[in-house]
Amino acid sequence: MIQLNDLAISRSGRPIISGLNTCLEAGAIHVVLGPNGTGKTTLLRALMGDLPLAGGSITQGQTSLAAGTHSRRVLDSWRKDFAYMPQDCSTEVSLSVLEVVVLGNLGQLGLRLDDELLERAMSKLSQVGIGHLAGRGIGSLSGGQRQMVFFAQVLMREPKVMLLDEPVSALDLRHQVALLDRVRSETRSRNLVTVVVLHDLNLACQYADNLLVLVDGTLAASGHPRDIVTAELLQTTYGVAVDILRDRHDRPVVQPLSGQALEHA
Ligand SMILES: Nc1ncnc2c1ncn2[C@@H]1O[C@H](COP(=O)(O)OP(=O)(O)OP(=O)(O)O)[C@@H](O)[C@H]1O
Repeated sequence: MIQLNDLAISRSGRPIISGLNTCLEAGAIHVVLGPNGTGKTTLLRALMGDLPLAGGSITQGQTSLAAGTHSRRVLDSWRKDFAYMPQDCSTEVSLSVLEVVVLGNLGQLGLRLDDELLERAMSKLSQVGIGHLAGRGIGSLSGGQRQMVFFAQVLMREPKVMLLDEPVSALDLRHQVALLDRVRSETRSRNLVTVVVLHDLNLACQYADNLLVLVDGTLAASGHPRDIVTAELLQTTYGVAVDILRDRHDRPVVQPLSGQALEHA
């Protein structure tokens, strides 16, 4: 479990996130939703210990991050448990796909690579359905293929906390479902704290155990999609009129009403 207490984060002296209080339970998928520029990536990077806190704290087990406490030793130990998949998976490095996945094990890599490590990396690629790409240069792949490679790298870390920033933005429907199904099974079977940023409201409603709706760096709503997703919430959040239907599990299905995007303030 990760506890956020009155979390505040600033960038270049400007407050981006403020007064954020929530609890991220293990074994559950927490989906962060919200308009562009509202602080979703900032939140993930702060969870990772990658940005200094302006106020409040983040607590995991016996360890807390707070403003001014980012010593190298605390951060190194904090990050051991985390795997982070960035929003932008573009890369210029001249590495093969297999090498990129092996790097997920960075921190435990010795001077020599052994067969067990390479087999594990191959198996992660196969689990994501891209074993056939292992020998290709990462730079030669399509955007969607690269996204799957970086997801395999996350699996390779075998983290306790999985942070995924728009992990399906470049994927077709089959691969979106396959990746998010895998996120769900890993989260359940390994009791991970999983935080996923998504823009697709229907995937968010389908996969979230807990939705965090972030607007201007504050929590506008949180809870199970079934309980919190209303036409009013989405209209206030996005300035778009929507209809809400229900799927067979009573989860919300969001239908935007075209021609009804409202002027943003
Ligand atoms: N290095 C930086 N310096 C100053 N401001 C920054 C910096 N990085 C991000 N910001 C600002 O912080 C705010 C939040 O950015 P963030 O990337 O967290 O948004 P987001 O919700 O992930 O957006 P998107 O949905 O577009 O990816 C934005 O207004 C952005 O311009």
